[in-house]
Amino acid sequence: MPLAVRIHPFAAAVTAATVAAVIHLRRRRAHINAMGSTLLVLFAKSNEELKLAQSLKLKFETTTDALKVSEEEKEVKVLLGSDVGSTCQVNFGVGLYMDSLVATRFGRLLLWSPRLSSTHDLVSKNFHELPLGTVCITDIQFKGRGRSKNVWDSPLGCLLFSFTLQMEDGRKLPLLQYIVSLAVTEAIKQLCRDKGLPQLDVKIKWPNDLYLEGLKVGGILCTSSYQSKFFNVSAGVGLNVDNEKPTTCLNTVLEKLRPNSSKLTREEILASFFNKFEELFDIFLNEGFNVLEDLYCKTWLHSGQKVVIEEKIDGRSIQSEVTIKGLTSSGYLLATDKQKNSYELHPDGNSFDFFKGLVRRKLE
Ligand SMILES: O=C(O)CCCC[C@@H]1SC[C@@H]2NC(=O)N[C@@H]21
Repeated sequence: MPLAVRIHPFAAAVTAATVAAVIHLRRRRAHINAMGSTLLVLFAKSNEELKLAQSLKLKFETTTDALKVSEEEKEVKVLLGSDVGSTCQVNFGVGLYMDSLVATRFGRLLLWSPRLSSTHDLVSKNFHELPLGTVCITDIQFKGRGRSKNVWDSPLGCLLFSFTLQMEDGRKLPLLQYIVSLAVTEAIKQLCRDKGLPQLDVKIKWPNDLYLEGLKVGGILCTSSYQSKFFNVSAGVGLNVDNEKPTTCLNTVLEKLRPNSSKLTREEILASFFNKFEELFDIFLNEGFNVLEDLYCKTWLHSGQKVVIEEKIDGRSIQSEVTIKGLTSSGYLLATDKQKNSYELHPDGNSFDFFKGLVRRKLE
């Protein structure tokens, strides 16, 4: 039976105006997309950082090629958050994000775009232009990058961001991805506590995947280049917050644990991430990974996991079983066999699944 709905005349007027505005916006956005234009909006936490944002905008506007973008992003429009008018809608609650951010070095200058090829490409190509700790976030990526040149599916509802940092000690660099992973899992836990929500037990699958209830919900990508005694690092995170496809997402699991509870937002997770990351990164730099290893091993999926290693000895294939115990100082898997010999396990690079085709090196 059809439902009769009575609309208040004022509501009807508002609805008509809203519909017209939405149609106008959609047409305009469709026009922008058809022309291949890209919009980048700069936001800052403090007045000091706002000045940096203003000078960045000026530089990008006045110097040819100051902003390096992918081929697909030929026409780039850079705006300050305060310049955004009614023709463009920022689909990210910058106010909520900035209010929740207490980190003093990371995430305070934010570049938002409705659609980018890859936030990772944007920050790594412009590493030297962007103040350290700048974050780039987008709603959708059309050329998202995963590790080993994989494509990273980046639909709406995912938290997709990359940020910059510098490191001096090359021995610590391979371990940085673990700090980023841990900052994501700890940030989600903290947020669930703060909001009185059930705990989401997001786990780390070594080396850089995030799993929830046995399904992949995210991944970490860290790339670096070396210049003048520093490693310039671009760190990227993809996390499925709100889109049930292709696996599951944080909010679907929350809904299952407690129906009708409030949800996690990208804004809160991003701020909580930087708050945690700054804390963990400082511990990592000042005291080393050892101090965090316990927490890392409690958060990953592998303690006590048995792995079969296949080796060719004299042309014959020999299988042996080892047990994962933790990480070695260089960030690879530490394992022991039944005779209590210790090994470092390395991926052989041929398989998408890191746990297939592991190669072992005996440790003294
Ligand atoms: O392969 C992996 O598991 C890592 C995936 C990392 C994806 C994120 S999404 C935001 C940032 N931009 C990219 O293009 N990649 C990273």
